[in-house]
Amino acid sequence: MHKVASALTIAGTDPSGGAGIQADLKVFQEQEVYGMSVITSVVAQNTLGVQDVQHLSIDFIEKQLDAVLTDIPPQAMKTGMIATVDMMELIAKKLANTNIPYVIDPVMVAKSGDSLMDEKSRQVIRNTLIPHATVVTPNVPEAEILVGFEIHDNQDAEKAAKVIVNELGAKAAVVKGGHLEGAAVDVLYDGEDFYYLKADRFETKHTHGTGCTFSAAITAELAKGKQIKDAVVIGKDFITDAIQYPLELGNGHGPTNHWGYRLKSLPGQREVSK
Ligand SMILES: Nc1ncnc2c1ncn2[C@@H]1O[C@H](COP(=O)(O)OP(=O)(O)O)[C@@H](O)[C@H]1O
Ligand SMILES: Cc1ncc(COP(=O)(O)O)c(N)n1
Repeated sequence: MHKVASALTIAGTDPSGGAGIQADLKVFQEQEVYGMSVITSVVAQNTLGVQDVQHLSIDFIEKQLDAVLTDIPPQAMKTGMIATVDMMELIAKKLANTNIPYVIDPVMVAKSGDSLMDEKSRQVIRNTLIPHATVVTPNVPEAEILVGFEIHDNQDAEKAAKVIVNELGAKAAVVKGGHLEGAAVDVLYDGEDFYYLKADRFETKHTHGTGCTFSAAITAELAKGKQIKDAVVIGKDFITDAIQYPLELGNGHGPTNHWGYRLKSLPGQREVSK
């Protein structure tokens, strides 16, 4: 018998395959975790932008959640695009009955600038979902909305990660530096220590789905039983390789390369410092 850990993603779709549910499932597969998915919103989008969105009903999302949770309980889960307050409340209710690592990628806006979460939900996510999180992985604009102050450098990112943990109640937070200048530095705070995860910044327009890919890789590692810091370090390696070796697909911001991690040279190649 071949035993594998399983992971669940709850998110919106990307028919062009670079972000959302599709990206998450590819990453789970790459990281040798059995992937499952609950769809919250069906999104007509591609590398150029979002053309339209249809939200599924709360009742139907709940049926999907129950179908998975009562049959194949995952060892870890993540949420991505959760567009409305009702969806958040439903997921929070289900989470009250589970005790598995939970990664939140608080997706608010697509790379194209299109909104993926309504205004009210941007505030409500703080006290519905974040208190349940094992790791929250906001980019700079998302972290600014969560904490209510501007982030210009790594010191600000440290402050924001600390607020997300100490005040909003997550176990750990990684404030991603993709939107800042210079090297691609992400700041992890696990309630005790800060870690700087540093990678070269690559000149590329192929960054569609970077946040989804990073958080899915972290989720996969947590499902396999890794500690938070180790899971985030592997996630950073995974996303860095996925950005470094682009696939050159699409006419806009192309997808990252989910096989990139196979092309990497050595594990732990990226700089991690306290
Ligand atoms: N050009 C780049 N080169 C290398 N790493 C990058 C680049 N852009 C983003 N990253 C990394 O990709 C991950 C996702 O980052 P970010 O772009 O901040 O998030 P999001 O996709 O949610 O907007 C982070 O680990 C970040 O440091
Ligand atoms: C369904 C869905 N979820 C998330 C994103 C964000 O993608 P990115 O990681 O590029 O910010 C997206 N474009 N679509």
